[in-house]
Amino acid sequence: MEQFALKNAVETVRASVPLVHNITNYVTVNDCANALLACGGSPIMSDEPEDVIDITSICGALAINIGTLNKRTIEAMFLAGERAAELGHPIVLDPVGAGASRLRTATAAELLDKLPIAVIRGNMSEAKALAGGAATTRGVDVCPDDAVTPENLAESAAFARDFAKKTGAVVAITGAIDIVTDGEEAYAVFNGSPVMGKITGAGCMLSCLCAAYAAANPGSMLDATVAAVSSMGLAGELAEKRMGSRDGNGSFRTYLLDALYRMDGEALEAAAKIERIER
Ligand SMILES: Nc1ncnc2c1ncn2[C@@H]1O[C@H](COP(=O)(O)OP(=O)(O)OP(=O)(O)O)[C@@H](O)[C@H]1O
Ligand SMILES: Cc1ncsc1CCO
Repeated sequence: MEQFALKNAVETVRASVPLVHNITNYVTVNDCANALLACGGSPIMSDEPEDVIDITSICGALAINIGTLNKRTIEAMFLAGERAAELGHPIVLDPVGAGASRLRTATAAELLDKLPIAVIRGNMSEAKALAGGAATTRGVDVCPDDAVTPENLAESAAFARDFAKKTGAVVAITGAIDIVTDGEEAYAVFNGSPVMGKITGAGCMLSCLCAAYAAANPGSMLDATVAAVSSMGLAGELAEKRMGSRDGNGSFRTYLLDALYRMDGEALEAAAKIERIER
């Protein structure tokens, strides 16, 4: 990853203000909208089948999040996805809770099969469930046994590369260590804060950021995704540093948004902890 690409990616989002269509869950929808505004994008939420084709047509990217899927929103996901594909808009899939239920796993798999998904952003349990491995997802959170650690990083990256190759998507598997790969190149991103796991929606917000970065930086989905992932990680670090002795996850959530809003490309280049993972 060229260092200049990070600053450029951050600034391109602010300069182009990509409109992102979100079909997402009702738990973190407001955080997602605010995260998109904070990074310089513009959100629109729409999940009514009769509405989504028009809405996605005026956007630059589509973010599909299956966190609280239902039959109506599943129909909307496919309708919007087909239209986004016709228009060449990048589609980001957040397979929230894949592996936790049959409907989630099957829906995420069908979305991957039928739509040209550009970026898959999820935790390792969700990725394993989708790749056809053991379904160990603990609800919407990663199963501790699946977490990426320094010890299993090489093995985890090999899995992520295979998954990316199989799907044709850039895969971002997040957690304490994030892995981003297009099936060839793979990077580990070490930015982040454990407090991010103590709020709901850090992953959902990151998936929206991936969509904004992909829309604004269409030349390389890999670079765009690495930039989105590292900026979210750095925002988490800055938010944690700002926490006072009486602050908890409520303040952290606000500080995280503030840090995304204040994200500076040069500061990101200086603080990003990105390592190329050799085969
Ligand atoms: N223990 C941790 N240390 C550092 N960063 C973390 C940690 N856990 C999560 N993160 C960061 O939080 C963000 C979201 O990743 P995570 O894997 O928690 O998503 P998720 O499980 O899909 O979240 P959610 O379902 O709550 O939206 C990423 O930027 C990741 O780097
Ligand atoms: C808690 C929760 N349940 C369904 S979606 C969601 C938001 C985080 O993934």
